[in-house]
Amino acid sequence: MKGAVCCSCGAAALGSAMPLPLPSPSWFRASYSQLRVHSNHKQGGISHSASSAGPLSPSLPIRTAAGRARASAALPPPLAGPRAKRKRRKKQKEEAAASATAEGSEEECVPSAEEASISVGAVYQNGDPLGRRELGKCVVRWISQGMRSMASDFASAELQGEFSELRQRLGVGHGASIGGLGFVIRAQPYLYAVPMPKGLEALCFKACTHYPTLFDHFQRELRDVLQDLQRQAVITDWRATQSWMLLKDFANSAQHRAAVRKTPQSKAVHSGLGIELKKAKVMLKKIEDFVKQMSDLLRIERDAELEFTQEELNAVPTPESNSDLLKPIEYLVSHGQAQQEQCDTICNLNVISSSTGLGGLHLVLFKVEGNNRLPPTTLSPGDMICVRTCNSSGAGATSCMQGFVYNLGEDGRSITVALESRHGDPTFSKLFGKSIRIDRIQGLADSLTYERNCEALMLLQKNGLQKRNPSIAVVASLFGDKEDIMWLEQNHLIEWGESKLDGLVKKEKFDDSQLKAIALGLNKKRPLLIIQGPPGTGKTRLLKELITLAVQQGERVLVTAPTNAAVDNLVERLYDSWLNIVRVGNPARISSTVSSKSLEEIVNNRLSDFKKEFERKKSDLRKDLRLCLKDDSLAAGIRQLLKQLGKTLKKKEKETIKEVLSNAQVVLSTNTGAADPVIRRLDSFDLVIIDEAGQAIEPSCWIPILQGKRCILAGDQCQLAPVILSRKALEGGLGMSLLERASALHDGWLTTRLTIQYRMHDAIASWASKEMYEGLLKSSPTVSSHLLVDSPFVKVTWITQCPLLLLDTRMPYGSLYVGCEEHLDPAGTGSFYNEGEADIVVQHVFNLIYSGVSPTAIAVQSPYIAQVQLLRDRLDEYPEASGVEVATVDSFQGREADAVIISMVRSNTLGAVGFLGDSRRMNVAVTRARKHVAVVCDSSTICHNTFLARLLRHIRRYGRVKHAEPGSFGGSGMGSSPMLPSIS
Ligand SMILES: Nc1ncnc2c1ncn2[C@@H]1O[C@H](COP(=O)(O)OP(=O)(O)OP(=O)(O)O)[C@@H](O)[C@H]1O
Repeated sequence: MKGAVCCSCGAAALGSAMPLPLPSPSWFRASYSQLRVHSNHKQGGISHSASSAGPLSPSLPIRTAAGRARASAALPPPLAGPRAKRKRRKKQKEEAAASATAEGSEEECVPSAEEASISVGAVYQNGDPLGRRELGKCVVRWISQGMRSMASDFASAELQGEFSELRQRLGVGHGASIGGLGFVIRAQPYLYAVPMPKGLEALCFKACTHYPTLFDHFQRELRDVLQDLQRQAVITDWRATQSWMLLKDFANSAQHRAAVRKTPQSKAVHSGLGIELKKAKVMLKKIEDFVKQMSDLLRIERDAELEFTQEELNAVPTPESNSDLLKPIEYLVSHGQAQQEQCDTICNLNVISSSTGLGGLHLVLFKVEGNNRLPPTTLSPGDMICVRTCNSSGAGATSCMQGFVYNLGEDGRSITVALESRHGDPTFSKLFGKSIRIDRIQGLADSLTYERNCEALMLLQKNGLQKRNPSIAVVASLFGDKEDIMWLEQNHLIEWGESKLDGLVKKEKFDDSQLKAIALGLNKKRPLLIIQGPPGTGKTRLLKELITLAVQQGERVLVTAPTNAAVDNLVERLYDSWLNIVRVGNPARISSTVSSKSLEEIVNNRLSDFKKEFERKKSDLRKDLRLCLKDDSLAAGIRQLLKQLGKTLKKKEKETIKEVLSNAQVVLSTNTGAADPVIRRLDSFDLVIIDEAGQAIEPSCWIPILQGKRCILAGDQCQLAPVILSRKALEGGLGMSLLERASALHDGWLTTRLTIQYRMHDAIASWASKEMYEGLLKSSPTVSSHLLVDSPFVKVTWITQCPLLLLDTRMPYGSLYVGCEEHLDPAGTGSFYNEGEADIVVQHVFNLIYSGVSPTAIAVQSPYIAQVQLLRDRLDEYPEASGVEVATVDSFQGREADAVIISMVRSNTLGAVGFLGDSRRMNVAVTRARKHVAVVCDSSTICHNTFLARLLRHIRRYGRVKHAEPGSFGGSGMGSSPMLPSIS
């Protein structure tokens, strides 16, 4: 056993193969409801005398008189006699010292140079608890404190006669079956309540998901807490307490052993499909190998994310400690302190209120101290942020609580944030009465996604070939060989053929390849279909038809995609259909155009009368409460009623959510969103459809797949790939999507291809066809020669007749126009921007608008987020340009526009093009355009990449080239006096 000391039950000596993922907010929710808010937590957060430092004192929070009586009835008489007194005094001294150390340690645990240099990736995790050697003393102390607090709460629950809850607190039941996950989830709020040692946040994040480590600490702390109670004569024999016995039972349970096992154990092979046992064993082995490989890669990727997050947290500047006097609050908040502008940091916030949004989102309203306004900030809804307590100048920040911006108040003084923690949790309670800072962190490691991916893999391994798994045939198709799937067909267990479409589809609306895909997709006995389609070949349009027809044939459909933008795109397409659709997901990340289909809005509308009545009753009761404060028993009764009222609302909300989702014919969410318990709790779906599947890592696809009987994956492996941070994980295969892997299986048996594109002028499509699709992408005659000028109200100019345009920031004789150099984003995001290019883009937008092109038909894209931000700011200055969409290439995948302008940004003497050189990204960027693409770039830099050089050559050959100087078409005055370029 490594590092940590094993306690008497010996359970922690067992090992674990897999670190456990962080908990989801929803699972937190479940655990939070188990947590007890002690009376001393009401303000200013959890008391560390009860939580992190000292043992439970005799004034243990026993809330009810009955509970107190029960507890005292079990108490032995206090220790008597001089020896006993001496012993007690000695113990008290020790406790005081320990308490002081622990309290002081919050601030004082300074990592040694050696500790500070521990790399997250180097921390090897197996079934042994991680100890000082791996984590260093500060992180170990941090875990001990968190587990001490949990153990105290655990023991306290027993004393209060709430033993039935102890089982849940240990994670026995839900979640426990998948490797102690329940326990890890329940431990998180306690851990996060303790400030993480500065500079070691990534290590803390890593350690706090490792079940053997947490369990080991927990049992030692519980033993100490119980022994203290025994010393204080609150209990007679700590070993005989129900808490300790339950812990021992738990440590001996199969689920604990499974969670701390060093290598995955081969399970008994069941062949739910009736396949020969020998064959099923081979399949199971493949699944196990796959799960092992993917889990390792996910862990490597997670480590890379954590290290990146750590770097970002370290990079967020904090004011010098002696600068407090120079920077009073008013200065910090109202004068846009440089670091606030640069780093998207807002300091000096106070918690005003908290509420629970639908689906358990924990919304917290922060307001700037005093009468100040928020500083200028680029924070916007949906941005991931880190919330920390700090002093008035923003220094001394504590451990990071993850969340995202929900909205910015219209008063300019407030910001609402959705946190993974909620009121009543030790973590959350820490925020009250403190000065808070919020930092936007680009690469904040998304624990929820990691956890859900890991969980999906575990479920795949555990249930994949079990009869009760609705998707067993999908699993067999993907892990069996061709012989297996043919055997399944011969035995009429599955069918690979097409369904008859007679009378179902208007055949003139679709081409042959599309009709074939629809016919295959409607075959209820076909477990899996991959629809591969290059840009504009009608995948999304076809999916709309497929979803409608599947519902028509009585199927319930779960539709997912890797990104919120892609899901919303599908919701938009289904918006006007007769289908009963519900979009599940984080409201702050759902586009406002489709929010009326979101679960939150649907449920809120249904409950509006109920909520009005609820508010009325609540305010009446509050009034009554104020009137009878002196009458304790009456006040207690009213409080009880208030509590009951709150419970009724929660229950009603739960019931309504269930009803809405059970009645929905189509449920839509992101891949990871499909792990939300509100979806999980539903009966399995008949069909799962994953759009943009080429952009998703395979583990994330297993989240929805395991919830349906059959599955359709649609996408294009030549468009955007999953984003992977770690080179090692990428090389290991995490970047290969399921779509790509499955397309190559069984000689392409699972796949059907779409071949005709209906979006682009042929000059645009032919580049993509040649570069990406081996010349196989054909253009429909209906679009092959369409131009901007063919649209109503568009004037005849050379631009509106030009499908491809290069706006080059290099002069004809080779030098760069002034102001067209690239710049690194000073906010430390690693992104680039180019002001000269931004000017040229704005000019070109106006050229198009004054040519009669509608702003809503224009999309501006850049691969760089800093440039997108700059372009948005520039275009926001012109009301005429409102409606022009400005987006990163990644977020525009799946969309289209008549005219597309791409700002390439990079301009340097080294010829560095960064991820512009990613052919898949450039394929997406160019193929969003229907009639016109303008590429704004420094040709000299871009041409260093051969792929991009061929793109420029193609434009020169089939389009036009202009040397574009920033401001040459009228600059800021263009709104009033457009200089339309003449036809040349
Ligand atoms: N059979 C068809 N006849 C006419 N228009 C079609 C047909 N199929 C698709 N389209 C049109 O082609 C355009 C592209 O379709 P869609 O967006 O569904 O393609 P996609 O394959 O999803 O593209 P991408 O992969 O680039 O997101 C849409 O405007 C759509 O209406």
